[in-house]
Amino acid sequence: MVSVKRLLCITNEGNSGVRAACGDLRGWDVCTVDSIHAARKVLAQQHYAVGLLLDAGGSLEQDDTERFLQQHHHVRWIGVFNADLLHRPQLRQAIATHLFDFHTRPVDTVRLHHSLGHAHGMAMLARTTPPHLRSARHIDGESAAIRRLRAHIDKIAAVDAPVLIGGESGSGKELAAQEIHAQSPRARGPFIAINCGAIPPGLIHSELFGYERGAFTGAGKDKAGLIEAASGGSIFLDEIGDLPLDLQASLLRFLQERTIYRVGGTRTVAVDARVIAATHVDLPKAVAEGRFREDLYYRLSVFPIRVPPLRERKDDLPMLTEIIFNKYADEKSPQLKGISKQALRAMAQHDWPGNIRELINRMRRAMVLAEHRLIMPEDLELAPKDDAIILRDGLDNSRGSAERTAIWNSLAKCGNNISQAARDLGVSRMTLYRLMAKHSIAP
Ligand SMILES: Nc1ncnc2c1ncn2[C@@H]1O[C@H](COP(=O)(O)OP(=O)(O)OP(=O)(O)O)[C@@H](O)[C@H]1O
Repeated sequence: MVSVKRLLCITNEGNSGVRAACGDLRGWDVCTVDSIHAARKVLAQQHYAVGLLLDAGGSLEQDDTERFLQQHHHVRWIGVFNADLLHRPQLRQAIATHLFDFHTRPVDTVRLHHSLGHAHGMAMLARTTPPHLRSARHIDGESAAIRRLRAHIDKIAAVDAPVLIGGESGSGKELAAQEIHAQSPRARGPFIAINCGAIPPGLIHSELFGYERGAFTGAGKDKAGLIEAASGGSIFLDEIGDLPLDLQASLLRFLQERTIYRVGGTRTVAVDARVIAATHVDLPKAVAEGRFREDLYYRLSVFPIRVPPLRERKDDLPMLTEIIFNKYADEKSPQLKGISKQALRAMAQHDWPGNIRELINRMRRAMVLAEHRLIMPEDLELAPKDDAIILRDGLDNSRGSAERTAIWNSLAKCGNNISQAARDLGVSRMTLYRLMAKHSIAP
C-alpha cells in the first residue's frame, strides 16, 4: 500500500517560494499556509506528521511561534533559515528545542528531501496522533469474553499504574491500550505507540530516551525521545518482549524513579508518562530463559490483562463482520449486498489464528473479489475441501490449491507481512514471492 506523505508548509513566500527553495516535492501532498494562525486552523482539522517552516526573518524566536511548536510537538518540524541568522542565540536555542532538523539557504534539495523522508519514516514508526484528532475507537463485541475485558479496562483506566496486555497477534491489544488511555485521566495527553520489534536495534535507545548533543556522530543537537514526548499521556510499548536487555534496565529505572537519562546525558529528566506494554509472547517463559528481566516483568504486570483470541468469542463474528462490511463498503464490488449464511457458518468453523486482523483481511479481499450478491465461503478462502473434490481435481491441482490456501492464510494472518509469512510457511522470502507469482497472489 502506498501511503500519502503529507507536508504542512508555513511560509509567506507562497507555493512558488516553496518550489524555488525546496525544488520539486514529488511524492508529497503539500499544504501551504502563510501564517502560524492559519497553520493552527489546519492542524485543528487534519493530522500532519511532518511540517516545514520556511522562515525568512527568524520568526522562530517569537513567543507565539514557540508556543505553537510546543503545542504541536507531535509534528516533526524541519526549518529552513538564512545562514546569517544563525548566530542569534535565541534562534539557535529554538531550533535545538523544537525542530527535527534544519537547513540553511541555498537549500541542498537532496539533503532536504532526505530529511523530510526521514521525519516521515520516524513519524510512521511512532504513529503519534494528537488527542483532539484521535477518533474514539471501540472494542466491538458483546461476547462474555469482550464484556469482561471492557469491565477490566474500565477499572484499570482510572489507576495510574503500568499495564501489561497479553494476547495473540491481531487480537486487539493496541486497541485495548488506546481504550485504557482514552478512559484515563490522561486522555487529553498524547498516546504514543511504539513497536519495540520494528525499530532497528541501533536506533531504539535514542528513539525511546532521546539524546544529547554530541552523544554520537550526527547528534548535532539535543533531542527528546518518545518517552519524553508521551509526558502527560501514555506510552504504548508493543512487543515489549523484543526490547534488548540493556534497554529493559533503562525502562525499569524509569518505572521506578519516573526519570530518564538521554543517550550521552548526565542529568536526569523527569517524565510523567504511563507505560502500557503489550506482548504476544509468553513473558514468564522469556524470564525463565533469561531473555526478559524478572524485576521488570513484575513492575509491568501490576495490572495484567488478556485480550481473548477471536476463537474464544465466536459469538461476536456476525456483529464484527457487519461492522467490517460497512466500514469498507466503499471498496466493495457494486453488486455485493451482504454475506451468506454459508459464509457465516464457515467462519464459525474456522480457528482464526490471525484473529481480528485476519478477519478484516479476509473480508476486505472477499468484498473486492466476490462475484455474486452475497459473500460465499470460497470468497473468504474458507470453503471446505472434501475427499470427493480432491479425487475430482486430481493430485496436482489439489496440491496447488492447498499451497495457494496455505500462502493466502499465512498472508492474511500476518497482515501481508512477507517476511513473517515466509517464516510461518518455512520458506525463504524469494520462494514465497515466486509462489505468490505462480498463484497470482498480489502482495
Ligand atoms: N474488538 C474489536 N473491535 C473492532 N476492531 C478490532 C477489535 N479488536 C481489534 N480490532 C482491529 O483489529 C486490528 C488489529 O488490532 P490490534 O492492532 O489492536 O491488534 P494487536 O493485538 O495489537 O496486534 P499485534 O500483536 O500484531 O500488534 C486493528 O485494525 C483493530 O482496529
